[in-house]
Amino acid sequence: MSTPTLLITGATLADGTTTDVLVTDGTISELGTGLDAPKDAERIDAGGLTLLPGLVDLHTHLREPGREDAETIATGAAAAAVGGFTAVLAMANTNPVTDTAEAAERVLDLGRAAGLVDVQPIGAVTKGLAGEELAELALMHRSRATVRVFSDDGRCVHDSRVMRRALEYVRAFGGVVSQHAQDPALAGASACCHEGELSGRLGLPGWPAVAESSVIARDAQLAQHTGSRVHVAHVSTAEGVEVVRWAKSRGIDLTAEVTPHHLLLTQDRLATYDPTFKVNPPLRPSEDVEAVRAALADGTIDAVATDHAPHARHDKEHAFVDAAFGMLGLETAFAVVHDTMVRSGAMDLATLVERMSVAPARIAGLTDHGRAVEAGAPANLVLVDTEATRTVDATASKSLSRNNPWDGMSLTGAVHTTILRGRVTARDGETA
Ligand SMILES: NC(=O)N[C@@H](CC(=O)O)C(=O)O
Ligand SMILES: [Zn+2]
Ligand SMILES: [Zn+2]
Repeated sequence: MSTPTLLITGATLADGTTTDVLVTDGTISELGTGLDAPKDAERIDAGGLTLLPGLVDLHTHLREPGREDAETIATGAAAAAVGGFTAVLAMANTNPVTDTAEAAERVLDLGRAAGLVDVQPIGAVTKGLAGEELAELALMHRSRATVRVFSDDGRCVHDSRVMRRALEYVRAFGGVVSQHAQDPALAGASACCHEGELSGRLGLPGWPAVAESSVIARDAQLAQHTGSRVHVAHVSTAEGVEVVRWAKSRGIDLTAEVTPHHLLLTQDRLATYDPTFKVNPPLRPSEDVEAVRAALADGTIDAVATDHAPHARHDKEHAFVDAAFGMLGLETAFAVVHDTMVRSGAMDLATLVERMSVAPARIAGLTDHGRAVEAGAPANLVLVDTEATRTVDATASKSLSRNNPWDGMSLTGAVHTTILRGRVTARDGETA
């Protein structure tokens, strides 16, 4: 598909400077003021808008194959484009699981067919996510999908021997294991919230913070022992942050992500037993929210990842203990992080770019994304309006699911236009 020349005029960059940007054949060809473009070029007046590298999500559940009633790759890609993303990593816990080269290539191809965002498959660590036998890690890497990130997300790789072998395997080709850090023995079968004073009051079975931090500690030591690389998915506790900080201080090759919901929502939302707020790891007390915010600001946590987890109504609309875990996140991530972290003064916009684009692209090895806005870089970009305040309307979502914890919330910072290799993929909440 040939892409027309695109001229973006009067855009402000994250550092506050203003420039025009000319995009030719999907690549940024020139920056400067008063740039010219051919008559038939597409033009975007970016006055008052900020131009950033497109967002990259390390952790998205797209549900295809297997649960196309909750999300398809096409609908999830649309939600991603509307949310300002140019690349998403699709989790492996589909049905069938992405545990072979063929399955990974299928996800890649469905993403290309949708054409709204680069969909990069994550491979399972173990066959069928069963936690026992390693999946075809090297074959998935050598496939057309070039899988570099492996995860049994939804489940913890709890067997230390399996985790050790996985780390040894992926080291050979510069891969990384993304761990859903949660000791299943401490997170009982019916546990559904944070264990503490509130879970007692609500009469809900919970699991403790140490179920997270103890696995992070073990994996940090296994990463050190194997000389390999581990990534911690959805860090949610102060204890978890403490272990990540310790591991980094020792020079261990460990990275970590936090979700928008763990940055903004607390366990107090559970007071009404609304299953929209049931998520794994669970919403935590405000002390934990403070800890993950501080860790994201100071770089202890490297990245924001949505853990966008769509669920069909018939899986979510149950008594709290029986409902599925997970909440939507792609379309609201930028606004939530901008509002919570940048508007509050905890970090600047350039740091947001680092956490939502540069670091996730680096962790996943996506060299076409997370690049500085400069000549020669692929034109994977997003224009945002940092002043716009919008009220989230769950019914307007591109996702097939409606488990949206942000519905009705007013947030400042809006995605205006998303651009994938020079082509506009979304504009003002609609795909283009
Ligand atoms: N986050 C969730 O609550 N649920 C995820 C699995 C996961 O990320 O652990 C899902 O697949 O629904
Ligand atoms: Zn998980
Ligand atoms: Zn997940």
